[in-house]
Amino acid sequence: MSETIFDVIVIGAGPVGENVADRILHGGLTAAIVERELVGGECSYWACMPTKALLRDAAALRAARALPGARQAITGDLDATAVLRRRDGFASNWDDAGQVDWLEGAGVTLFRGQGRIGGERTVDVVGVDDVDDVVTTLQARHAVVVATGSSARIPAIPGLIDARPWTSREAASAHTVPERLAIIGGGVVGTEMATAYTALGAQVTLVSLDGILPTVEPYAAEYVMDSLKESGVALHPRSEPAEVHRDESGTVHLTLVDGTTIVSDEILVAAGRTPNTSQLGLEHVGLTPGQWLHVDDSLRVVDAAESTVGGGWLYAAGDVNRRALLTHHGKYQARAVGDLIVARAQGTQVDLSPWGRHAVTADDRAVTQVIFSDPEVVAVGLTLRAATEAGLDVRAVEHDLDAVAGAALHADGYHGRASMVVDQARNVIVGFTAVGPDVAELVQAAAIAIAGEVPLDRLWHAVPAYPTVSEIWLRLLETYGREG
Ligand SMILES: Cc1cc2nc3c(=O)[nH]c(=O)nc-3n(C[C@H](O)[C@H](O)[C@H](O)COP(=O)(O)OP(=O)(O)OC[C@H]3O[C@@H](n4cnc5c(N)ncnc54)[C@H](O)[C@@H]3O)c2cc1C
Ligand SMILES: NC(=O)c1ccc[n+]([C@@H]2O[C@H](COP(=O)([O-])OP(=O)(O)OC[C@H]3O[C@@H](n4cnc5c(N)ncnc54)[C@H](O)[C@@H]3O)[C@@H](O)[C@H]2O)c1
Repeated sequence: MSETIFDVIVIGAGPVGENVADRILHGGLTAAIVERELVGGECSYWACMPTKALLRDAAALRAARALPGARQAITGDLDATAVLRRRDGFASNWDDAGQVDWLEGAGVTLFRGQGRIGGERTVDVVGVDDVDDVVTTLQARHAVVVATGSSARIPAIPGLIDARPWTSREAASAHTVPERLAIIGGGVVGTEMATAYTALGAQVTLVSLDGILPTVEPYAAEYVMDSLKESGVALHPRSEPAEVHRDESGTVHLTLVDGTTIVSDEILVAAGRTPNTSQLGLEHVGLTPGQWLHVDDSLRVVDAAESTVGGGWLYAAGDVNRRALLTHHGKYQARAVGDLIVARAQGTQVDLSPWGRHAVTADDRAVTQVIFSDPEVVAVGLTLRAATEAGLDVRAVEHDLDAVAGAALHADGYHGRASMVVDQARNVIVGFTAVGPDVAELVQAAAIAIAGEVPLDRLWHAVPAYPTVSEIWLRLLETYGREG
């Protein structure tokens, strides 16, 4: 009979669960992981990787078109079939054998099935289709970590479910490009998929309650909105869907509250996420199934009264705790919580001080995100609005990227902008945003400046190389001004 008692049991083998288990093994403990679908999770097969693969060819083509010599060499249109085929490779053809090899090579024991908390330190592995079929019962000596991620939220719009909408999963894995695609939601998924499918040849209409990319600096969202319009996307940025209907011929009719009707071949719902907690046995630890898991600063699950659930053996990391729905932040949490569980098990020192080894301070102060729209958006830390709402005494400066030598060299007609938000009391940057072609790689300099809390006086000594787009850092410092 196979082993059923482990130091740590992880539920969910997405990027976060895999990394938790890896850290546990590194610390000399044993770990089992329970996965109900594919090892690698949403990110590998239906989110980050395949969607970025859908966007990459069009970005390369745009870059070539922005240079007269390279433009001459372009002899045809984007080959959508080739893009989809390359995407298939980045989704490993929806086969997780490679990731299973990695997991087993690392020494983690994999259980296939749905993980359900059965009681204290207990996880039942149940059938995916038949939750009453308990295949195995596992016991954890030290901790159970929930890393079950999230799924697309389907808003309660009359007729929507019956219209068989696409979620991000179908958009990421489609094998044909619909002629007409309607999108509900102007967040990151809606915006990236509008960019991708327009480039792949679809006529895209996007409907959003609160504009495009509502969480980034408003000027950056405007650049993206203008570009979407220019590339032919029909935008309804402050509109509410009233009802949806798919007729007998398969055509979808989306009616807005203002009476407008949008006709399409597919409809993509990109209206946020819902936690994968409805089948998790949360009722056995006094929590309500279907809810996001609240955690304390060591990622232990807490109830509404902020009391530790079950005495402290239950942790949650990644999307499911809603701290930052991004793979790299989930993996950051995984490293912290994996090492913390090892430290607690071995009685060594736990460091939860800000920026300490086991803390997840960057989730609060230095979230890094790249949005692969056209143009790209980099957002690190706080926007001006968020910093002000947090009570900080801040001043923000903005500067065009167009006139930066490296940007002008990069592409003819380069059009972009960047900004930084400075905490005046501490003289450090708390937020950085950039929008423009190929700005993605600016993200890490901003992450280092913000997480490192580098004083502005010292940032003047981080000399950007000429002629690169990074010279925007110098322009922003000059715009802010130098005291003394
Ligand atoms: C379209 C799209 C594009 C994205 N692009 C990016 C990007 O470019 N960069 C980025 O950083 N982030 C991106 N994200 C976000 C990213 O996908 C998530 O933040 C990340 O996948 C979260 O990882 P996770 O391990 O917490 O959850 P998931 O990746 O969702 O993995 C959770 C795993 O748990 C399993 N599971 C769930 N319940 C159970 C159960 N009861 N028992 C057993 N197994 C269970 C699931 O099957 C899944 O394999 C994107 C998201 C979407 C939707
Ligand atoms: N490049 C990346 O880093 C990347 C890419 C894709 C997704 N993600 C992550 O995935 C998460 C989910 O993305 P998302 O875009 O689904 O969610 P989101 O929360 O970012 O945006 C959802 C949008 O849909 C709108 N909306 C909600 N209900 C609506 C309705 N009934 N009608 C019209 N509009 C409606 C909301 O107002 C919001 O603007 C994000 O938190 C993001 O961090 C990251």
